Amino acid sequence: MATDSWAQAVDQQEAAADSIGGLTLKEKPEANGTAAIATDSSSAAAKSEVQGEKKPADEDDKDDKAAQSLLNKLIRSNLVSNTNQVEVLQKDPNSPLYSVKSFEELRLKPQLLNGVYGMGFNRPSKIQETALPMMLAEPPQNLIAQSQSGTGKTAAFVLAMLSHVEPNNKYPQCLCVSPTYELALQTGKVIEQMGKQYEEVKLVYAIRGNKLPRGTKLHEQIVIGTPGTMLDWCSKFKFIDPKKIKVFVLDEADVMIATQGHQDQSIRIQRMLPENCQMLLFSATFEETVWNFAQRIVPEPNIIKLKREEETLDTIKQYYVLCNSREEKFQALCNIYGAITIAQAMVFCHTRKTAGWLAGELSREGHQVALLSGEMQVEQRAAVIDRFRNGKEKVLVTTNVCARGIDVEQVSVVINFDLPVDRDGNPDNETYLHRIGRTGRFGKRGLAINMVDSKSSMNILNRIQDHFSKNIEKLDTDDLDEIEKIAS
Ligand SMILES: Nc1ncnc2c1ncn2[C@@H]1O[C@H](COP(=O)(O)OP(=O)(O)OP(=O)(O)O)[C@@H](O)[C@H]1O
Repeated sequence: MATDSWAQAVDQQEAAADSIGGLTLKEKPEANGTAAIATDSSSAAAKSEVQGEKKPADEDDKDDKAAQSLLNKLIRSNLVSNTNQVEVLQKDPNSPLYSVKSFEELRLKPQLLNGVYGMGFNRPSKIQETALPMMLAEPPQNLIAQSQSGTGKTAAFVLAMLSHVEPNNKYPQCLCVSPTYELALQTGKVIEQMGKQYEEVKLVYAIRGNKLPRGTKLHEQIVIGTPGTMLDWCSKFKFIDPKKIKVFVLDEADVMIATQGHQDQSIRIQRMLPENCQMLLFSATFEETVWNFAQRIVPEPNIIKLKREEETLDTIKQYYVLCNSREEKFQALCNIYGAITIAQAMVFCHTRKTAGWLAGELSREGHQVALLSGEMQVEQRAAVIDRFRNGKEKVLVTTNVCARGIDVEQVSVVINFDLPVDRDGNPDNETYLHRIGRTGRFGKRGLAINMVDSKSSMNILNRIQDHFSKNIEKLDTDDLDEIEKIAS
């Protein structure tokens, strides 16, 4: 089973939260604390290396300004004003946003129909139109569903949970498990927004740091959380009676059953649930062995699966920048910083150490950046992701802990400062797809820029390109005519 360094980072982050003092939350944690930027002396050494690589200032200025202005055009042309584009895509039968039905035809409860319209949704996306009838059928049916990143999977399973809850029963009836703390918070927010008109239905967060007194009996009907805490609430603390659970959702299901830690916890939760509990597994990617495993653990599932060539979104243009070292990658990132902050950007590093170094170097160059990685305390992480979501920070330097699910509408550029590889150094195609899927959300145009700094990373990129049969063009920030061509 594929387990990657991202998964280890997530498992460690699950463990890291024990150090959280007194975070007693019943509702969504409020954002507090400040964004952490690595300013330790160790990166001073890195700085001297960077200076050694620098070109003469006047040459830099010329390239920087020209590169930035052309890249500005490239990104602006990608930031098409979105409403009409979504409408166009929702009428295109080949688009993952296309649907023949309206929300009215999906037989949602009036409170939920109002919730959906309250969120500004006009029509269901393809995954919503296809999955909801299966999930709302009587008797409820199990589902393993794949749909491209940003196509509305979260809304699909949230509507299923809200539809199956019996509001008069004041105890947990739906469990939704997410692989990371940030994603659990984000999905909880979608449940709160979509269920706003459904006041009698309440939500509670089973996340590290939300320490409830022993003997607590939960009255909330929906529990959203991470697998370790959710398992504790079902078994060790018995805050939840698993026998009363009607719906069990695994979001980012492939990583939930492919990552040793998460797999053990998810399966142990599943084994405590009643036979007739509805199981819903969602992800943008399902590596073959994981797909087969999922079909073994979910009784008689309905299946919604993409062909390999459908997995990548045409709305996300993918490029690579050829560098010779980490310092040159840093310099290239500085050169295009102005352009990528027209909206917002996420920069992915392979390790927390590189992320800390890069965030420190960028901030030392006077660039405003936020840093989020697994070893930070959950309060800081909640504050960083909130500030980024509210546009207070334009660039988020992070690791794979933010590779999946994070939904920030204004992210127009994803930069792979390091390409995603598994622990054997092979391309991590699933993480690549999730990372670039942080842009191009629900029909928006997105830009993915991969930084290559050696023959081996060029080889990794070529294998990723071959895997998805999707061309990744060279973006030469020195060849201004070339950027002009892309921008036109
Ligand atoms: N029917 C709809 N109409 C308009 N916007 C929608 C609709 N459904 C979802 N969205 C919006 O699209 C964005 C992406 O949705 P969501 O996060 O559910 O996608 P996803 O498939 O879960 O993505 P990922 O694979 O990255 O987790 C969100 O901002 C959501 O509010």
